Amino acid sequence: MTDENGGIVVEGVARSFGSVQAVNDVDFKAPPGEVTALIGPNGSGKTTLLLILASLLAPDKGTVRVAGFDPVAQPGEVRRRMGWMPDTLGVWDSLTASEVLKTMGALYGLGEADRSSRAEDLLGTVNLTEYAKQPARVLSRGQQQRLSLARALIHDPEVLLLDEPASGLDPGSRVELRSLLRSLAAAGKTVVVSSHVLSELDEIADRAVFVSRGRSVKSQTLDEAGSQTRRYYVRAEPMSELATALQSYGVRFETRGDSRREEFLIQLGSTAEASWLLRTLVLGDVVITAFAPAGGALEETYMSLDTDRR
Ligand SMILES: Nc1ncnc2c1ncn2[C@@H]1O[C@H](COP(=O)(O)OP(=O)(O)OP(=O)(O)O)[C@@H](O)[C@H]1O
Repeated sequence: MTDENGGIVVEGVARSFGSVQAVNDVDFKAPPGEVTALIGPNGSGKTTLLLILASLLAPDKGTVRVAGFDPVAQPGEVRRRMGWMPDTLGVWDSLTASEVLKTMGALYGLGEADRSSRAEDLLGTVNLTEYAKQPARVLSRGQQQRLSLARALIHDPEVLLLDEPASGLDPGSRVELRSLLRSLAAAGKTVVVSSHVLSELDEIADRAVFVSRGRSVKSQTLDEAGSQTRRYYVRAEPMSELATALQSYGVRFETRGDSRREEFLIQLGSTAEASWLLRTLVLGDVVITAFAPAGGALEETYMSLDTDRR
């Protein structure tokens, strides 16, 4: 799926604000046709990096290519091909939701008929048709997030940069966001999503780039994340029988929880190993009441990395 001229390529990028080194040394690739997650704790440099990709901030050093163009030297080429959803929607006070989209369409050079039909379609896509004539400023936080997403899509960009797109969305809207992003990737778009809500990224992303203190510390595909060692929690009735069984199979465990809801945490190398253990326990007459991964695949990687907040 990689395309020499498409997607995003970032090499050795750094940017500081006075004495704060917001982005220190970041390398990553986001190929077309895939959703790439940018993951890191608060203050790790995700927004700064997205602003650089969106041509809104110049890096102090390093090279960046967005859809084959350099955001510093060719910002116009980048902006034509890139849709940007910031972490909060800045709205023009007097415009309705529909006018926000049409105005943005006009700024991107769409003709009047095109921008009206595109605005109407996109309001439908993000379930805001009934709010088309409402001033954008009165929309709820989640509705504004959806309008912001529609605004990023108005010119049918080939690259999408989304900063915390799920923040403020209710569970139903999150599911819809997930399926929209998957369908954009399936249509060949390059999608980059920043977030620290890891559970939803497992379902959205094809690959992840982990950032810590302004550095890209790891990059992995979801397949790689899913096949690594993973923690599972197990509960049984009584727990003492589970303990005896695990000891007899040589499986080490940690006890978690309290006497009301005690569970064992175990580490297994693969889903095949997890299936084997579950089957063996059940066939051995241990009454298993819960057996599940302790966290998502990306969360496992995140927890294993030396990432810290600032
Ligand atoms: N304009 C600025 N002036 C000074 N410092 C800044 C500026 N923008 C960002 N920073 C600092 O750079 C670091 C990275 O910030 P950034 O917003 O990129 O992090 P983030 O990963 O997006 O965080 P979050 O997950 O909390 O949104 C932080 O320490 C922040 O305080």
